[in-house]
Amino acid sequence: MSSAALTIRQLNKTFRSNETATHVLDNIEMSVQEGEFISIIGPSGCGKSTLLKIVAGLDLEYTGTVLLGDRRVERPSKEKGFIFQEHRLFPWLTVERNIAGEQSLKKPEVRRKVDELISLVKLQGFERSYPKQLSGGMSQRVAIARALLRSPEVLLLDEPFGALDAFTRSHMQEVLLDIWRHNRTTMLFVTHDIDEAVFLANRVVVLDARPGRIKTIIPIDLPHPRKRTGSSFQELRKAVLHALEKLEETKDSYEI
Ligand SMILES: Nc1ncnc2c1ncn2[C@@H]1O[C@H](COP(=O)(O)OP(=O)(O)OP(=O)(O)O)[C@@H](O)[C@H]1O
Repeated sequence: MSSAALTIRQLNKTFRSNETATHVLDNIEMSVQEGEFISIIGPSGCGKSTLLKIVAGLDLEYTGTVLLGDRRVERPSKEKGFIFQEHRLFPWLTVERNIAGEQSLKKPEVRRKVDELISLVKLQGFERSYPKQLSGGMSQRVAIARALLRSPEVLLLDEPFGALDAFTRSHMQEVLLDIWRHNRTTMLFVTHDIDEAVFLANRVVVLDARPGRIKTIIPIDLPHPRKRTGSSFQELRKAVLHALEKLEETKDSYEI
């Protein structure tokens, strides 16, 4: 890890309508190194999705600085992959065509890259399947492969496994870590799940609510593969929980 992949300085965001102004993000300062895996956790409505959309270039109405490498984020671009909670695949396209997007599978380099990604997300044999023939976890793997085809510098994931059952979810976390180990793509991962946040990340960013500000950043210095039952894991889990419990109005939202 050397240079900053992402720099956020004095980021403030206020949603304005005719009568109201809602200050959602307050003076966010964060620097993410290349190849880091950052989990972002915080109470509902604290601004996690808003922060991700700003980094993605989907929302430009803010004050402050957001840099990808040394370039200002001014629009969505292929350097920033975005994965939503729902997979947003095209139902009329096969798995491989969903991944290829606007690129032609007739081009050998596209074919090779798509095949590599299908193998990386463990979907061999499903290249010609349609989204309706896939489970939720498989569909999310297609969405991740689609984002990775463009070799993004940073992958932004907004509760990507939130709609999956517990078993599939933990499998998807393993798949994502495999991808991260293989590609070393910088990851910004929004979740409500403390276990998931600790299991995946190098650092867990805990956001406070109304307005959203960084409450604390907890480094997760655990080697991979991680064991959720290990005492160090449990200690870090407690540290995140403790930070969340200190936040007003969140005491009932998280269980030990
Ligand atoms: N387009 C919008 N116009 C006005 N207010 C908005 C808009 N989008 C989001 N907000 C408000 O901004 C705040 C943060 O929303 P955001 O979706 O970023 O929170 P979140 O932390 O991702 O929430 P959750 O965990 O429930 O998904 C909320 O109070 C929300 O009502």
